[in-house]
Amino acid sequence: MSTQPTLGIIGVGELAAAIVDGLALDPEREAPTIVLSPRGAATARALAERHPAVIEIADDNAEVASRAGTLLLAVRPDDLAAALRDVDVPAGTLVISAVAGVDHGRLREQLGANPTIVRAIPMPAVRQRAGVTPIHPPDPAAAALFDRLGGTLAVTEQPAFDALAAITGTVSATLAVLAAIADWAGRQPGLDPSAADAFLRGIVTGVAGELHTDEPLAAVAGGHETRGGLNEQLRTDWFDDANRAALDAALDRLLRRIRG
Ligand SMILES: NC(=O)C1=CN([C@@H]2O[C@H](COP(=O)(O)OP(=O)(O)OC[C@H]3O[C@@H](n4cnc5c(N)ncnc54)[C@H](OP(=O)(O)O)[C@@H]3O)[C@@H](O)[C@H]2O)C=CC1
Ligand SMILES: O=C(O)[C@@H]1CCC=N1
Repeated sequence: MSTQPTLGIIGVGELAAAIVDGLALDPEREAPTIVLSPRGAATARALAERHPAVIEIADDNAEVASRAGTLLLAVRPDDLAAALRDVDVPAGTLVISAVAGVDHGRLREQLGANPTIVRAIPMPAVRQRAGVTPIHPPDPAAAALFDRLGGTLAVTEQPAFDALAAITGTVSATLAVLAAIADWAGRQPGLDPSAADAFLRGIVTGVAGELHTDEPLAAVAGGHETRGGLNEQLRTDWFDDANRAALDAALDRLLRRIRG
């Protein structure tokens, strides 16, 4: 059995599963004991079957909190109050909240004066221990957990943390642009849609490898443009000032939602 603090998880869904897999499949470090809420029953059962040496499923959320040295909250925002009803978090517990858009004030109302509270934005790449996780405020124990899962970005100021949260809301729109390009190509005469789709995926996968550089993203983009060529034409024709302003405005609205 591990000597590390027990990790308790309330909210055993997509994100929690990625974190548990990332910790339990780490070939270099022993995983902590992980106590799961019984809710999200199918996911909890699947995790317990995959990682029987480290997972235990509690009878209720109160048991999770009472046994956890570190308590991860990963429910959807609207479920937080119900999830913490009848839950007493002991002094000395580190609570890490991945609940989007719920700030420290609201968390403190739910959790009382006892625990240390750190907000975090883990993304699914933690499953491969390849996701850098923003945390706020900086905390060494929370950083130690996320360092195992790909790294930590410790953020002192809440506005900066909120802006990072807004970035996490851009993933499906970014992928939807690719889907729209593939969809357009699939409607061109004589072109097999699946061949067009595979061709596009290959291009994007190749470009993704180039992101491991200190070069500004605008320079990486520029590196793919021949002066007067096709890429420059589409960027200036479609991603013009109006489109860019619409994106900025949508990001501003996302930030306002995050800030409540
Ligand atoms: N998925 C992601 O990539 C990211 C998610 N987040 C945030 O993490 C949180 C979880 O997201 P995600 O994993 O996608 O959501 P899911 O819907 O996959 O998981 C939420 C889980 O919470 C459980 N739950 C609901 N009510 C309770 C309760 N009263 N007690 C205990 N558990 C309960 C649900 O169980 P049941 O099925 O039984 O209702 C479900 O298993 C959200 O706040 C989200 O914004 C943040 C960053 C990234
Ligand atoms: O889309 C969402 O709301 C969640 C939060 C960040 C990533 N997924």
